[in-house]
Amino acid sequence: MSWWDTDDEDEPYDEYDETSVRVRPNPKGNRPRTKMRPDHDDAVVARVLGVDRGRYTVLVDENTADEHEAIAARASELRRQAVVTGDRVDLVGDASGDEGTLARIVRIRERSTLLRRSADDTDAVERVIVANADQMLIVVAAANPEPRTRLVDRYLVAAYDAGITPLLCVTKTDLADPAPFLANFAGLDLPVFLSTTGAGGDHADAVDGIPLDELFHALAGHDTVAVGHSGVGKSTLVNALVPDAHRATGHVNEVTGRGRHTSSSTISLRLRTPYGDGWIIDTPGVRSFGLGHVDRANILKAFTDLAAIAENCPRGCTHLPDAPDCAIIEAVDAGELGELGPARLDSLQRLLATFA
Ligand SMILES: Nc1nc2c(ncn2[C@@H]2O[C@H](COP(=O)(O)OP(=O)(O)OP(=O)(O)O)[C@@H](O)[C@H]2O)c(=O)[nH]1
Ligand SMILES: [Zn+2]
Repeated sequence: MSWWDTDDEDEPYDEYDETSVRVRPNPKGNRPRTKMRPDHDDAVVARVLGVDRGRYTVLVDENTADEHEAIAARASELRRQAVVTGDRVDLVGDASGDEGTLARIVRIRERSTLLRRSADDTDAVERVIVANADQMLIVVAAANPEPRTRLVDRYLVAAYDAGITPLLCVTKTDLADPAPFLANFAGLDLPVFLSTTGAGGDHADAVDGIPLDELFHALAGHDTVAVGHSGVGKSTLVNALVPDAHRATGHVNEVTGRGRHTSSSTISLRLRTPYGDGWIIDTPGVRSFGLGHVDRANILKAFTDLAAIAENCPRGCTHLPDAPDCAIIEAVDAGELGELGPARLDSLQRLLATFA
């Protein structure tokens, strides 16, 4: 089942740089060590910036005078284990980054978070998109394409499930008032940024309406994965945040005559802000975001106040509108959660129902 109500065809996974293998969220399992295996005590740590056809662009000696990029391959001892953008890995071999050199990734370091998706909601086989992101910037347009609550709900569920803090950026606010759409999220602790480049689109002189300072504040010191449907203006936004990113935008270049070429691979970009550095991990327009792997308990956990109340729910309570004796519903009805209580409960129920 596809969750899009548009006629987008389902794209096969191999169009993306995600590694299509089953990955269990078992960080300990990332470090196989047997007596047969060399210890690689000489390994250096690197950050995976991007993946392209089995070659990994990695950043070595991060934040030192020697910081440089290198190209690496995955060592056979990692077998089919997925190495993804954002991973911290141990490298051996020539990590100098000199022309023609190739280092070897021998270990994946323990991941703090893992953003995953499955082919569809009934498929438990999951694919890893990004490792170690602590924030998710959900980009949605106020219009063209029309914003969809269900779509944002699904991003939220994926973020909450992974333990990643979501932020929402609404673009193209010159085309429509985003308020009615945003009302759907009033019950969430979701920072919202409103952005417009005006009708001028992605021209460099049209960034006045992009709330760069607010975004810099929110993004400094974080590894933020940016997600959004193709055409929402995510590349325009990323290019404004990271001026040397050169993410391909949907704007046809009149000089070269080259047509629309959309960003096609997940890549980490270093963000420099007056408030400190950070990382933006830009993902290609992900069309399907199955939630077959999601654990409902993780969704409830994201609503700390409601999760505490749920301790008093009957065993196996779904917390959905028809749940008998649900402690959360009763607390909200009794006004215990204040004015925003009903909106909060509604958001929780909508997210739980997303993959019920
Ligand atoms: N009116 C208006 N148009 C915008 C705005 N931001 C971006 N656009 C236009 O929307 C189109 C899509 O922008 P992109 O930045 O390429 O969108 P994207 O989300 O990266 O899409 P893909 O490249 O397909 O992944 C371009 O023609 C932009 O010029 C905005 O704030 N207002
Ligand atoms: Zn309940």
